[in-house]
This record gives sequence, structure tokens and C-alpha cells, in this order.
Amino acid sequence: MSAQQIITPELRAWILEQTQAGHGRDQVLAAMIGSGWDAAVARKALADTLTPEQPSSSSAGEAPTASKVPEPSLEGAPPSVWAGDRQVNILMALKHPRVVVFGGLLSDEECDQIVALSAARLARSETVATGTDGSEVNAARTSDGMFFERGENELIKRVEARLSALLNWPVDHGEGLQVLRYRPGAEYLPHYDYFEPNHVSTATILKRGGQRVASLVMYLNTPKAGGATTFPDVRLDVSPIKGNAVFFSYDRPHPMTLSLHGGAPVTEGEKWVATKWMRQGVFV
Ligand SMILES: O=C(O)CCC(=O)C(=O)O
Ligand SMILES: [Fe+2]
Repeated sequence: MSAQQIITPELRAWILEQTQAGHGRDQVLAAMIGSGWDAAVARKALADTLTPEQPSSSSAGEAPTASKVPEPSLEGAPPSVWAGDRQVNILMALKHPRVVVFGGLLSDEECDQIVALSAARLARSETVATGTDGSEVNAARTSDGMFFERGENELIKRVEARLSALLNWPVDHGEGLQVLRYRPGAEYLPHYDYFEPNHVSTATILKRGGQRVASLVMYLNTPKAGGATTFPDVRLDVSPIKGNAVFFSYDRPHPMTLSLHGGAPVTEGEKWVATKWMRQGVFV
């Protein structure tokens, strides 16, 4: 009997590695069975490691417990949902990672207005960045960015109310909207949006509303070529199309959420996005 086979942290790490390399559950299961694992133990190891609803015992190296996350009302698989002031199309939905692609979330005019308002501020921040003050440079992100205050003007208020209705998450649990501009060649390498639990600055960041539990990336224009939002764990690319948006949630700060994502290089034209990050609690 193989009842002695134990699901170690190493085995779980290996399973995550295989999954992140693009191998499906069945392939990983077959590989484990092929190398001598009892099928039942292998299945349990996969379930424990890859299913967010199942936090396991409190051994070292284990995943933190799940929290509630924003989620659109998609019961009955409607083709579109009412978001308070606008009907929003559901273009694609994936369970794990939780990813939903929305169509027509913003009107063309709203996209143009957000770009215009942020372009002025980006230009200003570039002037500051060339001054004596060392501004933060992140090699992984070659875009330029700025934040709007939450509720900063009527347009931002309207969009935030719509997102809150769409995702069933209070406005005050959201960070201010961030706008990023990618010039040709710019990209955002794959990353997680949650704060790394072991990072020195995380404890301080979490005091302002807890962890991030979901992201919504809204496309403010359609680049000529490139610039997809990518989910390497599941080999998914979402096309950046003006007015559309990609939503994804992660119920714990752990790679098992498969929420690794990035912005592929923009090969022609510019790409503008507005990102809304949602916290567990009131963001202050
Ligand atoms: O530009 C994208 O498609 C992704 C943006 C992103 O990952 C972020 O803002 O956190
Ligand atoms: Fe991100």
C-alpha cells in the first residue's frame, strides 16, 4: 500500500511550478502517477494545491486562508449585466483563475476624457522626474502612470459607482484609479497584484484597507498591435479594446490563485489603461 506517501511542501511547490509552466491538471496527475504516486494521493495533492476553496492544515509554507472577493452577478450566465447606469457585456469568463472580460464597460467619450485628464498629469510628472528628485524607476514596468483620487471628479465618481455595481464591491474598498500609458515597446512583465506577505513593507501597506483581492484593467484605447493582458499560468491573452476591461480576483496572496498576469509589449501605437484595485476593507 502507498498510504505512507505524504504531501510535502516540496511536492506542492513542484505542482505549482508545473502548472505555471503551462501543464494542465491532467498532465501533472499523469506525471505523478507515472513516477510512482498513488492516484488518490496525487489527486488530493492537486486538489489541495490548486483549489482555492480548500485551505489545508497549518504546516509551514502553506497558503494563507481565503477571503471574500468582488464578483459580478453572473448566475444563469447572462450575456450582459446591468451596472447601475449601463448594460455591460460579458465576453468571457474563466473560473480558475477567476477572469471575466467585459465589453462596453466605458463609452468612447469616457475613455477619451480619462486619457485627456491623465495626459496632462503625466506630462507634469515627467517634468518632475527629470528634476533633482530621484523618482522611482521600475525596470519591470516601462509605462508611465498616475493616480486619480477616489471620487476626484464627476466622471471618476460615475465610473467608480458603475464598477461597484458591476462587481458587488463597495466604492470605499477601492483604491484610486491608476492610469498607465505604454509607448511602443513598453510592457509590464508578469506579476501578481497582491502584496507579497513576506515583503518588509507589506505590514504597513495592509493597514490601509488590507490585501488587494481583485483588479480591473480597463482599456482606454485600442493599440494598433500588441499590448494584450496576459495570464501565463493558463496561456490566456486578452485583447486591449477601447471600452472593454478584464477583471480578475485572487482570494489569497498566493500563486495558487493563478493570477499571474502582465501587459505584453505594445508593438505599434500606444496603449492606455485604467486599473482599479480592490481591497478587503475600506481603503484610506
Ligand atoms: O496593462 C495591462 O494589461 C496590465 C496592467 C496591470 O497588470 C496592472 O495595472 O496591474
Ligand atoms: Fe497588475
